[in-house]
Amino acid sequence: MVLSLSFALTVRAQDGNAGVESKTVASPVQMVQALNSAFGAHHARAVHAKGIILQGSFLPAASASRLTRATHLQGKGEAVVVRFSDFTGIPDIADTVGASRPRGAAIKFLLPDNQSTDIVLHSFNGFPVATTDEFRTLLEAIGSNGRGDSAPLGQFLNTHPIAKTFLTTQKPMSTSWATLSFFGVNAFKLTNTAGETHFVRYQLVPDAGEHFLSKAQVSTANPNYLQTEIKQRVAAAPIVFKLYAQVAEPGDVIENPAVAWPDSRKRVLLGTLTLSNMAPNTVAEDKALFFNPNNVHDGISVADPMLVDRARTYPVSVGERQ
Ligand code: HEM
Repeated sequence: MVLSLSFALTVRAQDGNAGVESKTVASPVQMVQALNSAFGAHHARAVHAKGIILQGSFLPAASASRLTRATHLQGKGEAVVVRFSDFTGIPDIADTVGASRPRGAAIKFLLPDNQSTDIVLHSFNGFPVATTDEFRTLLEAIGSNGRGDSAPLGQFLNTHPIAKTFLTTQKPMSTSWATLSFFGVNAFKLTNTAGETHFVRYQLVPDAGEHFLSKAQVSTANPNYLQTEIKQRVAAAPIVFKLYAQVAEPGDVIENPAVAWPDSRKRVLLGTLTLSNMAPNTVAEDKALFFNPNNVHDGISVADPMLVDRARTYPVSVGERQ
């Protein structure tokens, strides 16, 4: 199946906020500058620059309607575009270096009338910091470290143990983007047809299970092994993931992505994602493809203010790579 796609670059930064306000001091431009300070200005995605695009479909599960009336999570399903990525804004980062994790996965559900809705995840269950302003400070400290001044990063990590955990305890290198779980990290509020609401965080779990390379395998792996592997894998058989909503319980922190909710929280199956072929992966396609975690429709709204900041920052990066 080859889809002919035209990606509208419409910025929907205010969609789905439902009264959630951002008190962030840093502007979207300053956030992109901070990312550039950490990873260099490459006029690519300011982060998650190296990636690859696949196409497929999403089949909603009946259980999704218990949580949300969002149309893409009901009925017969939608075509999807998925971009897997490595961390950092370095477009040719080796898949084998530590900084290439967390890996990213971004899903665009293609809806009627040239509409879409997006989910953006990465492979760590949490974020290094609680707020966007703290993220800016961390990125600038990483930038200083790269220029030979390690003091700001040392000071930040000493006072932010969760950031230290994030930077030092990523999972091993997975054998594939298709053998890794991904986490949405920021909370959304879902509303069903009865008007009942739940706070959730998305999780994307591979049917193939999680599998990792040994240290010896990493030492001999090609710097682009993930790209080679995913092309071979999807040519042989569809790649399947399950999309879940992890449901918060009273008292769970909604506005702090640094704090993961316990694994004991209920997970509701939202549906099955099946990737059946590679997208064309032209330079033009990768430039135009724009995921916005705040691009949501009725039945889903933003609960964590970091999402408001993300939605305002991503378009700045999109502009810089055109
Ligand atoms: C304040 C917090 C954050 C900021 C400022 C930020 C910023 C950005 C920017 C500027 C981009 C590039 C967008 C583009 O050019 O298309 C991006 C992409 C991405 N971000 Fe974030 N981000 C934040 C939080 C997160 C979190 C919490 C996650 C994990 C769920 C995440 C996962 C990703 C992924 C996977 C991509 C790549 C999307 C793609 O493939 O196009 N980000 N981020």
